[in-house]
Amino acid sequence: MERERAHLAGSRAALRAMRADAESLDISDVTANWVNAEVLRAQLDQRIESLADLAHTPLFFGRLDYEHPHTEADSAPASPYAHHAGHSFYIGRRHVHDAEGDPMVVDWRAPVSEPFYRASKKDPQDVALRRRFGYTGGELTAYEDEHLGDPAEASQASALLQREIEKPRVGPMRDIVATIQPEQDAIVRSGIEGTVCVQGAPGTGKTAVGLHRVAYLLYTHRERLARTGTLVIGPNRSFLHYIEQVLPALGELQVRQATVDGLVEEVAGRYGVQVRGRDGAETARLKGDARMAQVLRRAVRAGVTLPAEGCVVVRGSRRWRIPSYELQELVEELLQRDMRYGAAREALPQRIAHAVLVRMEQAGEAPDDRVQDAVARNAAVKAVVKTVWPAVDPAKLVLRLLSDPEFLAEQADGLLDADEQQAVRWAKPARGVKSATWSAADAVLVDEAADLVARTPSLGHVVLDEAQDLSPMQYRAVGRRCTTGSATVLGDLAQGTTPWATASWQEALSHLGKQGSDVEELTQGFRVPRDVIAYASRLLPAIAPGLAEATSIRESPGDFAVRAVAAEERTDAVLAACRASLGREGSTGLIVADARVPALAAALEEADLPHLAPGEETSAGVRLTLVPATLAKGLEYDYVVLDEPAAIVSGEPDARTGLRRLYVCLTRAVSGLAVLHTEPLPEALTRT
Ligand SMILES: Nc1ncnc2c1ncn2[C@@H]1O[C@H](COP(=O)(O)OP(=O)(O)OP(=O)(O)O)[C@@H](O)[C@H]1O
Repeated sequence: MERERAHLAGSRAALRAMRADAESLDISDVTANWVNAEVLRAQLDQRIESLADLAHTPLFFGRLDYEHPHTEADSAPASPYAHHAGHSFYIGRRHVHDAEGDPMVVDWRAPVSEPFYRASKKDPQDVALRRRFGYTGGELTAYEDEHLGDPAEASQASALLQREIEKPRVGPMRDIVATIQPEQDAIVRSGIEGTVCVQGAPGTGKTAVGLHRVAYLLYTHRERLARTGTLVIGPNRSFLHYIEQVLPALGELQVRQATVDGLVEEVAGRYGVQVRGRDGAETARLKGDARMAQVLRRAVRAGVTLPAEGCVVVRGSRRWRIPSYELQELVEELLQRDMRYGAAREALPQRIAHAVLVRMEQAGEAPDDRVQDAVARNAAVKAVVKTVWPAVDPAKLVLRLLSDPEFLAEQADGLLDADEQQAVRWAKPARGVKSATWSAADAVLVDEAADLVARTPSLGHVVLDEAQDLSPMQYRAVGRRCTTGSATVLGDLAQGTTPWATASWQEALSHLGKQGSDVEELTQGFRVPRDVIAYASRLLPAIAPGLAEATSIRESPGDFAVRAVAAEERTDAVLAACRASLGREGSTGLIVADARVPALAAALEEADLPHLAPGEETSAGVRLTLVPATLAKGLEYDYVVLDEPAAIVSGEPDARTGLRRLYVCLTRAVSGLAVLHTEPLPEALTRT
């Protein structure tokens, strides 16, 4: 222990020296101008920030002793003469080296760290000793050894791991670098080229795995991703708030986080669209149907006409005439090519100019590229393009589609029947983009139309969390943001709470444009106590037949109670249950049907129980959060008080969605769950 503490002290000193080095760098000599200087300064500041020694995050959490010498960048044994090769490595959140450049701590993402997560007695991967460290308030207080090369040593579950998993939860989500499990690590470290889809029951670590995968990819492909960018997509703002500190804690400050709605509204907003309206469930489902992509594809091209007349270009004393049939051929050829509408519109004048140039050459002239450009900009050519291939504004196009029955009927012919067309159309036709009542699903249509006109830039990697809830059109919107990159798709079919939630991952992947990607399954649950997950799983046959029940690797069975209370006592019973939970360590979430939020917020206030909204940070003073059922997804609390399951179910447009919402709410608890009800419980829950 003395030696390990000395190594910790030494590593801290080395980190301080690295920071001091970075701070003292004088960049005035190497930067030619102030723009370069600013860029370099910002990078340096970021490096200095990333080198901070945070007292409460241990610098290393594990150690590997190899049988043979290794280097940091390689998991295979190195030649004994390799520079910086060693037998023993400390694994931590970031790399730290001493004055000679020898590693004091290696990054958990380095190849040499991998066996810390993966090696086993069966497959020791050249590891003789794996040591896990335990900390209490920043102090190194314990360690645990496994001698992987010693077949006589009995395998036993790690007490430190168990302690980490059962630790009370306060505040936002934490990283899990010290305790990533082998099946999780396999996903975290899978290659950047491929898209991975993960189906996992509640609490199996999908979100955690997705975030650690981003950190891993950034480490392994830093330059490429710095150019192309990475993005994490979550279901709503409170969820993003809840996870926003995980990546910075892992040293990654540059990852963008957004919701699908946020992404498409940003694009639609450029065309003047502001989302203010809401669609009914059936309308939203139809607008999210993949057939809408075909309708839009037709609609974008609907304005293209075949020229009836030829085009005459006058240059100097000469006139060049391209006959209408030749123009028609050019237009038809462009229509057949798989080109963006806008790109084709830019290509058309060049094609016409080319036809003119051919004629000039035939007449003995020797025109060059500049002449072609000039002809392409000629007023006669521009006039042809304007009429045969008119500019398309995505928002105006969607507006017309949703307002003009005849236009919609033409574009949707054979795709949507008359009833469907009527459901899709706005009840009141809109006059203009600014005054129209756009819904979130409409904004997705505008995003699709915008992409048909001009290609959406693609990122290097996109993590899509709670992916089961997206409509086919939303999958397409995400897919076009990673056409040249890859994706990590995370979700649980049983937690799909939109009327259009996906029924199969293969289908979702095909809408994303990533068909045939691997689908992995995580079944080991880290959050929900055994009794609670067993209770919630009673709903599975009704909400997702065929999905396996999650296990729970928590040893404590958890506090679990279901109590019927009389109507007049219900609010008091809820308040009492909250007080009881607040008497314990950690956070409490009071989850209620959305419609019950105002009443309970008032009751909490009257009872002097201060509370937060979901995603807001708990503090020592306020550990109670009032959670509307529709925002519970992805979040967790030590203790959950669940008010009136029947109201949560009936708050949704259909029974299956209601039961799925309930399943989400029942699986938020880490240490205890109290269910209080006045109305009868949904039948699916009372079946044993
Ligand atoms: N290997 C691990 N070690 C310690 N804690 C873990 C591990 N994996 C997951 N956890 C913890 O378990 C909890 C649930 O993880 P997470 O939220 O990622 O699950 P999820 O599968 O996304 O759940 P949901 O489906 O409910 O959204 C989190 O507190 C997470 O930190």
